[in-house]
Amino acid sequence: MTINHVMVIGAGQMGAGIAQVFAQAGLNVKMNDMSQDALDQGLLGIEKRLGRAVEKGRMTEGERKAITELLSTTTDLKDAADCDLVVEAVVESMDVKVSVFQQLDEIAPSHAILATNTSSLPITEIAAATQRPEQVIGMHFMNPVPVMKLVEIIRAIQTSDETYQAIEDMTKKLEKTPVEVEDFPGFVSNRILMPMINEAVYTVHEGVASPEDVDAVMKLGMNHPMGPLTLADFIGLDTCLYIMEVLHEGFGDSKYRPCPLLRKYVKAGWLGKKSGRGFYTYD
Ligand SMILES: CC(=O)CC(=O)SCCNC(=O)CCNC(=O)[C@H](O)C(C)(C)COP(=O)(O)OP(=O)(O)OC[C@H]1O[C@@H](n2cnc3c(N)ncnc32)[C@H](O)[C@@H]1OP(=O)(O)O
Ligand SMILES: NC(=O)C1=CN([C@@H]2O[C@H](COP(=O)(O)OP(=O)(O)OC[C@H]3O[C@@H](n4cnc5c(N)ncnc54)[C@H](OP(=O)(O)O)[C@@H]3O)[C@@H](O)[C@H]2O)C=CC1
Repeated sequence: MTINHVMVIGAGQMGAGIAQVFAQAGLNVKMNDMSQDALDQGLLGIEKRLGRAVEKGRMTEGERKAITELLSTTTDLKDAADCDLVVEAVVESMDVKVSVFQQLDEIAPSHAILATNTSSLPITEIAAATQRPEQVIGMHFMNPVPVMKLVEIIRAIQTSDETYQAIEDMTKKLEKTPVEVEDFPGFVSNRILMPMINEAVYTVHEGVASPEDVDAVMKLGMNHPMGPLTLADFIGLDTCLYIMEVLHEGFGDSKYRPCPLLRKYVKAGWLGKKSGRGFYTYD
């Protein structure tokens, strides 16, 4: 199947990065969000990153201009009516995602693939909310999207081979590496990563070490590029908590219980880098 027109829903840190890599691969991309402000911020971030790429000599001014021309923004979901592929990257909530997919199912052309960038929720349940479950799939990008090479591809139990193949081909076109995984809570990436982050929060909660020292141990001792608490702030503490809740509920195993300190920070609105405060403070 030919994919030329793409819509990315949600212009947060993931959505804007996803829109950027599709445009860089030569596709027409509409970025959708309920908030014009989020769209403006998302577009500004893309323009800054492309500008830096030109400064560093990784891209010509002509290429930057061509990429920018492929990108547009809209607050109207009905603009998905001419899209071949929609990638949803809204908040990590089943209710919100199901509502978006049900609307898209009415709007998008019958051949269109509906993909979700969910980091943990069951793709099978999202697919079942539509009349085209065989064309629903998980396309899980990593943060920061323009830099990270992996896309985890998750089939719902209903996903057709044709849909899987189209998304695997598209991932390669984006110059990323696809890895196919089964539809289980947190897939592979967050089933392994998030309990480590949650355990790092417990070590702070129990007074074993400060956030700085926990991060120093994992950076200097294990060669992680970021310590787990810096990474948690980078991902978003709300997203980390949602994922832990999906693991806890999905497996019914107490080893996945979210740390009370993580809950407290999210309740305080300390969501990490995006809100200016998490385990660290940001300008
Ligand atoms: C939660 C989920 O569902 C799944 C997930 O995504 S989990 C999160 C997965 N991601 C990670 O684990 C990231 C871990 N951290 C890293 O790999 C690195 O710290 C990093 C790539 C983010 C930054 O690398 P660094 O070497 O420390 O910093 P820096 O030298 O400033 O950046 C390296 C490159 O990344 C780019 N970069 C850094 N942050 C960026 C961002 N937020 N967006 C886009 N590009 C970014 C920089 O522009 C730079 O590129 P150039 O050299 O080409 O200009
Ligand atoms: N953060 C990460 O590292 C990663 C996150 N993910 C997943 O990507 C998704 C998005 O995460 P992230 O980008 O971090 O989140 P953000 O909070 O940065 O962005 C989410 C965006 O979606 C918007 N939004 C919410 N509901 C709707 C809706 N119904 N229609 C259109 N837009 C909507 C939000 O608007 P508003 O702010 O106005 O509510 C916000 O702009 C989640 O499913 C997350 O699990 C996947 C990989 C990594």
